[in-house]
Amino acid sequence: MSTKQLQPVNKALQGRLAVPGDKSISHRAVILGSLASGETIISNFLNGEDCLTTIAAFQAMGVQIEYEGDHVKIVSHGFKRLKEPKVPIDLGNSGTTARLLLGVLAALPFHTTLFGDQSLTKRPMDRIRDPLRQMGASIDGRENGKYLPLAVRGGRVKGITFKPSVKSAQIKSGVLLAGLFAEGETTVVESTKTRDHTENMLTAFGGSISIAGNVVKVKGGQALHGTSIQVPGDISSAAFFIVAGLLVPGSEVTINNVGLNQTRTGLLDVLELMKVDLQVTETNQIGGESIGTVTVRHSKPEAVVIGGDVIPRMIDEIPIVALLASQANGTTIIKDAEELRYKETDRIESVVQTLSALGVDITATADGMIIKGNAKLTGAELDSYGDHRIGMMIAIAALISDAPVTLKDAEAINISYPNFFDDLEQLS
Ligand SMILES: O=C(O)C1=C[C@@H](OP(=O)(O)O)[C@@H](O)[C@H](O)C1
Ligand SMILES: C=C(OP(=O)(O)O)C(=O)O
Repeated sequence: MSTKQLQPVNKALQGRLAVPGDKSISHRAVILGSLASGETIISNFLNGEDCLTTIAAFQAMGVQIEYEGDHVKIVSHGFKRLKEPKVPIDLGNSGTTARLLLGVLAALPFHTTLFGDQSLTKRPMDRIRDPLRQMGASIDGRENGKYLPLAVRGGRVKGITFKPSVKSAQIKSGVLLAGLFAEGETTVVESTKTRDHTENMLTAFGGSISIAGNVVKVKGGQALHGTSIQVPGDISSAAFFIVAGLLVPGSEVTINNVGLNQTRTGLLDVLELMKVDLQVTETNQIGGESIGTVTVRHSKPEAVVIGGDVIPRMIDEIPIVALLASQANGTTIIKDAEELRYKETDRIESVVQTLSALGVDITATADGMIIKGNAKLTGAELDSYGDHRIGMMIAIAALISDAPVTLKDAEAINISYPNFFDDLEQLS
């Protein structure tokens, strides 16, 4: 495990940066490209560990996938020609791979065993197990298939109408993927709209989907065709440099080519409420995804209450927003975010422990946290706990702390942002 010594910065962050491709969109491009017949080319693919896990899963089912840097070429004979994997599939640390792949496997007439790392093995799979069982798939494992490792035998599935009790794009997407190959129609009715990348991308592959507000329907028996997908920059990765630019005195940071899909931009809405110096420009649309530029200048945030429907639109950004809140005027409350407890770590506990160790007055609640602003950050010896977003939050906190910070298990950051420290260096 690698340990990094992080020094406070003594000058402003300046410059423009294009962050790597969006993780959610990269996963979906590999999945749909593998289910489609013909050739799919993905550019600006995120070659972080989670997305490589998705590639390996489909290679294990006989799909030809080659990648170099951020360029991926998939040649597939389509869904019907996927083969039973000869060995168990390792899902590593990736919740998205687990839930979406389970949807695909539900409709495939063979047996698969799935397992993951220590963190993924603790994350709940019953949320996807239940609708897929209702569609007709056989899923079993520890605690009646609530946790990995899981054994799946898919095959003839039929369409259902499903109203998820958790606000999760992974569950919506898993059910829709099974629905594409089911008998009849599958409908997902969400209480709050979650990220809609699966829906947006499906049409590019020649699939058909109907979307009316929070109700999404797909017909079964669809045939998809290979295409080209250009992945926008990941706003969840950009979030770390956006906050860094706001926190380090004198800074001005611009992120180019970043995805601005409205189901993902809760962070930008919250930053406006915090009254920081932020400029967002939408430049174009590719494959139903809007793309643009975000510029921030160092400025003092105002404390806010963050909760309700904005939470799913910024769920992965909450750790870095908590750090920003520690420097705000006043006390910030984050609520309605119990889902944080089911991520790579319990992100309510890991954020609270980490920021407390740095000197922040922060308290965990059942569904969020209460963060006192104007904190003076001290040096500390900290651990990412194997959670990439906690690792990156620590690296940004170190920029403004009084003394050096030691980060243990820094390589966890490779899950979603292998070049994170190079990009940080470029700005500083
Ligand atoms: O669908 C996706 O790509 C994702 C959905 C979110 O998870 P949930 O669906 O569990 O909320 C998010 O936290 C994860 O990083 C990626
Ligand atoms: C929660 C995350 O990912 P996943 O659920 O795919 O592991 C994340 O990237 O913050």
